[in-house]
Amino acid sequence: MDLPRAEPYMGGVGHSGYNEELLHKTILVGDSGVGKTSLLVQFDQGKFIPGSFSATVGIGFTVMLLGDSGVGKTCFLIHFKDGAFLSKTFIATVGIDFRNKVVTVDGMKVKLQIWDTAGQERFRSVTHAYYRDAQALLLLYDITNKSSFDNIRAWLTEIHEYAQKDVVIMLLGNKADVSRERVVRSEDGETLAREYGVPFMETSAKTGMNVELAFLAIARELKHRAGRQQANEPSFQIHDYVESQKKQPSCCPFV
Ligand SMILES: Nc1nc2c(ncn2[C@@H]2O[C@H](COP(=O)(O)OP(=O)(O)OP(=O)(O)O)[C@@H](O)[C@H]2O)c(=O)[nH]1
Repeated sequence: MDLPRAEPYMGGVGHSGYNEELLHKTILVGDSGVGKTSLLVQFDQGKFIPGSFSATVGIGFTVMLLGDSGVGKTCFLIHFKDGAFLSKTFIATVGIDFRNKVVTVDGMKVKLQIWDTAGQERFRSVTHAYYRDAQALLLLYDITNKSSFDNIRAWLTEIHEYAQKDVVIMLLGNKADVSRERVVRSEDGETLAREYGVPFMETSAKTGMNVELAFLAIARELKHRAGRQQANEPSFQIHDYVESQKKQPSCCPFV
């Protein structure tokens, strides 16, 4: 059967309205390794990539964005992918969406396949099915929304239950550009991250602050892990890298 090519998917059930006749979603669910990603890539790009999606470039990893609905996961991904910010409307993600971006780490191309998950509770069972496929998780809260921060512990419990044991996790306090509405102190994010032993930084999908750094740090860490068996691979400490590279909100122009 010939299927029409997929249009770029920008979310579904929105606060601005949802037309059942125009928007149809199919969600792929199944165990790790059954071929969910290959099926989606086949539909999206019209080709099968043998081995794994990373076969097209030197090395590839899957990164998943997690956090409450509205914390800015989709905007974070769009800023990284296209350098743009979607400000006007909030269209909540339905199920899961994915985008690819190739970054260069120490002269080597690293392909990141980034899964943008729905933060809404009702999609939780769908997104759980994807946790095991992810090598890294970016866990976002909104510095202007206390409950999104309070829910981080629950997210970490879910991660513990469903994700790979050695998954790379990074905690991100997003919307750092709206400092006037801040209700979560930067120190509180740092303390929580330290408690769980994960790197932390505040970000803004609007100004782009630390967006690229978050993905680059993940790419570096995963590339380092993949090459650990090679004797000449230089050591890499993601915590030190993030601490040395991250920008603080106070030093950044607010728009
Ligand atoms: N000021 C500011 N607004 C942001 C930022 N990131 C996202 N937003 C706004 O926050 C709202 C929600 O953003 P989304 O990216 O759709 O949130 P999400 O986490 O993907 O939500 P779900 O898809 O429901 O899980 C939108 O109105 C965005 O414009 C940011 O860094 N700064």
